[in-house]
Amino acid sequence: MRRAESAVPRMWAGARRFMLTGLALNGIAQAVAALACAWLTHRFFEVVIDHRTGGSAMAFGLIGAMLGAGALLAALRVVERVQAERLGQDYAAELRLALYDSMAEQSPRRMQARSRGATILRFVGDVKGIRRWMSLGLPRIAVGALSASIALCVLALVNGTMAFAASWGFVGAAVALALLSDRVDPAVREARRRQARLAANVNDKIGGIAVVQVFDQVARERALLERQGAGLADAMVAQTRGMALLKSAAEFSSSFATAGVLLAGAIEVAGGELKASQVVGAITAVGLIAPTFRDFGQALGYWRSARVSFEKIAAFLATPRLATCAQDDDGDSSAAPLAAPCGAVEIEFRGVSSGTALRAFSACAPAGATVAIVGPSGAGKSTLLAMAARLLEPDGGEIRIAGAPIGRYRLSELRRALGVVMPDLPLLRGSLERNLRYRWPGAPDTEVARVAALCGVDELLATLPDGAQTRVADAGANLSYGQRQRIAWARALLGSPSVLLLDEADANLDPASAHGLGQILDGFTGTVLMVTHSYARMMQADLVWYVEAGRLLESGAPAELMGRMGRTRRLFQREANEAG
Ligand SMILES: Nc1ncnc2c1ncn2[C@@H]1O[C@H](COP(=O)(O)OP(=O)(O)OP(=O)(O)O)[C@@H](O)[C@H]1O
Repeated sequence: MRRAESAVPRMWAGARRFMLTGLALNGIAQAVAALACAWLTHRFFEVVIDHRTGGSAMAFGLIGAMLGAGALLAALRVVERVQAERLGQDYAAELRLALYDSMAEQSPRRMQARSRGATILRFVGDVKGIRRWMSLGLPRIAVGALSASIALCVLALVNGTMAFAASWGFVGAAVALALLSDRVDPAVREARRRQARLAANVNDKIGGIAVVQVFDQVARERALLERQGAGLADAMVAQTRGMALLKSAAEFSSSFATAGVLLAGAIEVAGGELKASQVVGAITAVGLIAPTFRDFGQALGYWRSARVSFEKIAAFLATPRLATCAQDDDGDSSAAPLAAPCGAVEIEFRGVSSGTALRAFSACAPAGATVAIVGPSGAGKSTLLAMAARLLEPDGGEIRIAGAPIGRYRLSELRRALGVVMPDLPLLRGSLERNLRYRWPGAPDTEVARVAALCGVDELLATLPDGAQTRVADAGANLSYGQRQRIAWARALLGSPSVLLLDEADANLDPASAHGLGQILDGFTGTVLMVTHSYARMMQADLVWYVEAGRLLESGAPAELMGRMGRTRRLFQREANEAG
């Protein structure tokens, strides 16, 4: 049961509609200010040319008014920039949340299959590309088109020939941009592809620099980075060339608008149709509008880049997600609430399949039982646990908890009932206390102290100068493996979950800690599914499932399975002999 993927958030929704209206009003105001400038220039020339009495006072007044209109235009452009940035940032924030929501609902295995560098690129590079289009590209086009249209309309009222000449310049620019813009696409895509490769490589090396060092591959990896860097540089230059071409085409074509107005104006003045002052006014208006139009080229470049980002983000959001809320085919929306803390529930797998990792796996863990899942590497043991934790959806079959299909529980309710320790669940950055309380931030101090004492974390805290406030690095890298494991245990046990899912949970523990873990399991009243390679841990269980090639091949009490010459006994023969 998978939740339908969600689409890219709508651009013009909620507050952004008002922001765009604000920008449109700004565009109108800019056109009015530009026209005011033009009219004042025209009047100034009239006054100066006519040498009227009192003309100099009026000329100074007009100059003051021109400066005022110019300042207003400049102020409107500042406001436009701020409005536009707000618009872009608002959408970028929504995009990031949509990406996060999608990631949080995807199966971790699907996420692991992706390059982490490419995922970071979605969050950073693609969101930035779209924000740039929203805040620098689109508003420029909207405001520019609006103010240019209004200015041209007014110009047409003054003189049709000049307006016609100016329009040709702008139309020419639009046609040139439309013809050129398709040529930019391949360059943008290539640059993006190379960026993703480089990001994936760098991310891989950040996590695995020790591997590079240990196996003495520093020079080889450096050469690879150099090759990727050179490829990216070529691709970025090609992309910039395309963008610059768009910008120059817009500049070149729009300068024709000014030239056209000048030419048409000169003809009209010569024919006695217009005064020179009117032509000067028209030139001023076109001169004030032309820069906006010149920006169209750059804006179009932003759009081409954003379009690729939209495609990448849409593909990410289209990844199938795990269901987050309960629903089934009958429309029944929920099973009975899961057992209260410390309660025990039955967990049953009915013919569960997952690719080749699990094949029609059926077994039942009775409420309160501790089940040891054993078998050779790659048998499907971890896959089984991942399914019980709903980190993976089965391809077929059904998992039932407390008698109800797992899908009928709300995911949050199910996760509250589960305590999970798996190698894939590292500690997170932040304080040690944050990690301890991660599953229940508001847990009472007594509960935190209980699990800390139970898992030996209190001894660890006593040795750290900053105690619970000690900073934990990415994945707990500044702590020993055993220390991390103990904190992971305490994190899982906080709030006494009904079910414990443990994947090699005693890996990296010293003998004393491993013994402590045995005591924790003995005192735990809920149901436990634990993947283990430890003979002692297996012998502590109530029930053993022997899994091989995705199938349950043996099941029974540990003593019973070790008492006959089956697969479980063969797997643990040596340890059993050593244990006597
Ligand atoms: N993250 C993953 N993405 C895709 N396939 C995976 C992933 N993890 C495991 N598999 C595949 O699933 C199959 C079962 O792996 P699983 O991890 O469940 O085995 P396991 O019994 O837990 O092995 P081990 O004891 O070595 O941990 C393997 O063939 C493996 O290739």
